[in-house]
Amino acid sequence: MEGIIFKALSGFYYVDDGTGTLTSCRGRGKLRHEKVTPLVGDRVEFTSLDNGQGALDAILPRKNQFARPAVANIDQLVIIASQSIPVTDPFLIDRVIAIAEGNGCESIVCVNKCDLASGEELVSLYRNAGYQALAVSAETGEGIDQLQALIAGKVSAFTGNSGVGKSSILNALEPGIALKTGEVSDKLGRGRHTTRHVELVRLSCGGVVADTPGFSSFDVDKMELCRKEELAGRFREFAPYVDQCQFQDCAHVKEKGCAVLAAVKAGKIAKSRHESYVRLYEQAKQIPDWERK
Ligand SMILES: Nc1nc2c(ncn2[C@@H]2O[C@H](COP(=O)(O)OP(=O)(O)OP(=O)(O)O)[C@@H](O)[C@H]2O)c(=O)[nH]1
Ligand SMILES: [Zn+2]
Repeated sequence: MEGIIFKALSGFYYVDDGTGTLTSCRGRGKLRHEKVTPLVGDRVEFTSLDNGQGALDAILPRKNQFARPAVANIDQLVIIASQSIPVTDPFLIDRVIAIAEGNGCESIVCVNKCDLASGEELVSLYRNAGYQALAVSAETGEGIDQLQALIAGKVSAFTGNSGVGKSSILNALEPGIALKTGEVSDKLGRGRHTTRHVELVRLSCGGVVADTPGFSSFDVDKMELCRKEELAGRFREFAPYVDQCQFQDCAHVKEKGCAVLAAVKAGKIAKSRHESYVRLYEQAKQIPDWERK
């Protein structure tokens, strides 16, 4: 049978076969031999045993893999932002998007607190850049059904700067969910596992979210980006222009004859997106190639 590992605890892997039933499985010796560590999110082949438990036979190829938290096969990052207490720096959004692009992950920009400040400007900025974006309010419930539709049938991880309302949104999506994870983290002992432990939670709207105890955000802060030459490829809306620059090795920062800069000037690429690109480019320049994996 095929399924997805929803959680891992003390050597047991809890596999969901798509019906919501979890089978607790042990990895077969073969897996240990091959030195593959099953991850939460892994698509696996398993066999049901007579005792109601199961055995993990194989791990299917991963589409992506993250280190903190250790999780595989995330379909999309839901980036929560806010235009009021706090106002999210667009650079933070753009950095997460660039990380997602490098990991075969979609990005959804979700501007919360639209009851306090309109999210429409950010929403259209990111839609124009080629991403799904929406404005919601965890407080009034506005837009929450739209968000539900976007996460249905997918495995999502939520991220966003502190105070934007990640827990509030998850609670609006699934009332009582914070309680559930609270129980789990209590059992594990708070503190000890808080950064490590991750599990998938199936929501009644049909979506699955990667959850860490207490809803700490999906931690992308320390994630590495890429070589500076690869960065432009992680800005989707740059694609029509990057090959049109006067010089083949154009960095698209301030070069003469740069088609990306021309597109920024013409209003085809948002100024803030290009500014983020330049900031990330400067950071990428600092890291020598031999330091990368
Ligand atoms: N007016 C308004 N307030 C909101 C909304 N969503 C969340 N808040 C408030 O914003 C504050 C922060 O919300 P949280 O859900 O704790 O934010 P978080 O992103 O999980 O915060 P961290 O745990 O620090 O990462 C709380 O006081 C919420 O009540 C909203 O849509 N509108
Ligand atoms: Zn250029």
